[in-house]
Amino acid sequence: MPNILIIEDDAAFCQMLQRFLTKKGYEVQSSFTAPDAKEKYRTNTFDLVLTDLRLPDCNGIQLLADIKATSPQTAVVLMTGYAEVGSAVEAMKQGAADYISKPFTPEEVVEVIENALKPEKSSKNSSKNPKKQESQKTTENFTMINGISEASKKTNEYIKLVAPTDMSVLITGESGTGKEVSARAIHNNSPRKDFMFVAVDCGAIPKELATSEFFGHVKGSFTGAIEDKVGHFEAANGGTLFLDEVGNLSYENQIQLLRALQERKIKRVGSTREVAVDVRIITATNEDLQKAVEKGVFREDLYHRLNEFSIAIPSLKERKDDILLFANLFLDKANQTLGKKILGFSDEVTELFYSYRWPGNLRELKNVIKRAVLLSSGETVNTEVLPGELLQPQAEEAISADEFSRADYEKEQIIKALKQTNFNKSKAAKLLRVTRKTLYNKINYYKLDF
Ligand SMILES: Nc1ncnc2c1ncn2[C@@H]1O[C@H](COP(=O)(O)OP(=O)(O)OP(=O)(O)O)[C@@H](O)[C@H]1O
Repeated sequence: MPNILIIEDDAAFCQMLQRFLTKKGYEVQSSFTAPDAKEKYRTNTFDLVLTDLRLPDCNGIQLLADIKATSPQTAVVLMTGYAEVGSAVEAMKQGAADYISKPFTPEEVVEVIENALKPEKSSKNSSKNPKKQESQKTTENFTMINGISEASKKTNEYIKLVAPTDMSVLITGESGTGKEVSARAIHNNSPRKDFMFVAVDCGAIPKELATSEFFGHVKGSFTGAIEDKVGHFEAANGGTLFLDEVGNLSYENQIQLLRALQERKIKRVGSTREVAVDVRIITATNEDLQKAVEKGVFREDLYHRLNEFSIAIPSLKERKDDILLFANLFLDKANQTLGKKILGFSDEVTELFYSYRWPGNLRELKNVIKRAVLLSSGETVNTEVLPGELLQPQAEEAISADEFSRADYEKEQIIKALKQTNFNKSKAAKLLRVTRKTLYNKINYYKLDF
């Protein structure tokens, strides 16, 4: 599990946070002073440092610079008071992964930590230090919403259909489309929901450690096995094992995985005792596994074993009707996490959201909105706080018919919401998850005569 250093001079709060994060499975150390913290991060490598911005003996920004100079791969998250947003923005420019405003809920801090630990946020998963790579993903507290586009409706239908069965599911889709979220939805809607959902990033498992990661080991079975370890299969017993980036498993690991799935039994490394495991497997990939099978790098028998049912998650540009719905969800979340009260998006921003290609899909949308909320000082998100790539002219979309159907759909939804709320525009705006101002603008734009 990732290891975290908390630097916080409020000892009681620090200990509470340490206890909570330890319970969540992180390895946590804490320091109440900057000198003690420096000693710790100079002698240990931390995946993440969660530090108070205002420490009595040191300024958080200076500390951030020192941590980054000592260990550039460590993600730094700052805890701030409401009045310190300016410094937090400065800190993010200086390389902080994120910041969180106090007071915050346990779920919020876990979400910020998980986001900061994602590989694209930090370079900790670089091949320079494979031993430090972590394969087990932590449980994200997520609010899943169902998209309203036709493509999302179809996906949700598949999720609902397959969830109660015990079928292995292969989820495909571009990075950031919501494959893991969908896997969790399948688990949460299955009879296994009261057991564990264990998410494993197969891309992060060093080949030589994979057997022990999947099946566990007994103390002393190899150098470094200093205590007994429960593997992912045993941890997920009764529940669901989610294997992300399954195409990255070595051929040898594929054989071991197939055997475990066929025999429904595993042995810990160094043990002769067989343990029966009852695990449902959900896998995800953003590469073409069938091609990998054709090339001979992915076993065909395993592929069929994992692909009893497949679900293709559409990219965000294939479900433009969902953009505003998700944008508003992420806006609410960012407001909560950052202690802000941004009401919505300017019309120009909304237009850019529709025209942009979103190569990073929902994850990119979420990050763009969080950053925009952090940088916004007014009531709405304006174009100035959007990253440059959104402001670049986009290549013409091949199918402009899509735009027409979106406009038609949006108009229809507005009329429906207004009728449903007896033409009360505030209520209708709420129902549509847009601000009143946006609703008025849309009514004018579509020349709706209400
Ligand atoms: N239906 C949804 N409701 C709410 N949030 C969502 C939904 N789908 C995806 N997200 C959010 O989008 C982000 C990306 O989702 P997720 O990690 O599931 O994508 P992924 O396809 O597994 O990505 P990768 O291929 O990079 O592992 C997450 O922050 C997640 O919370």
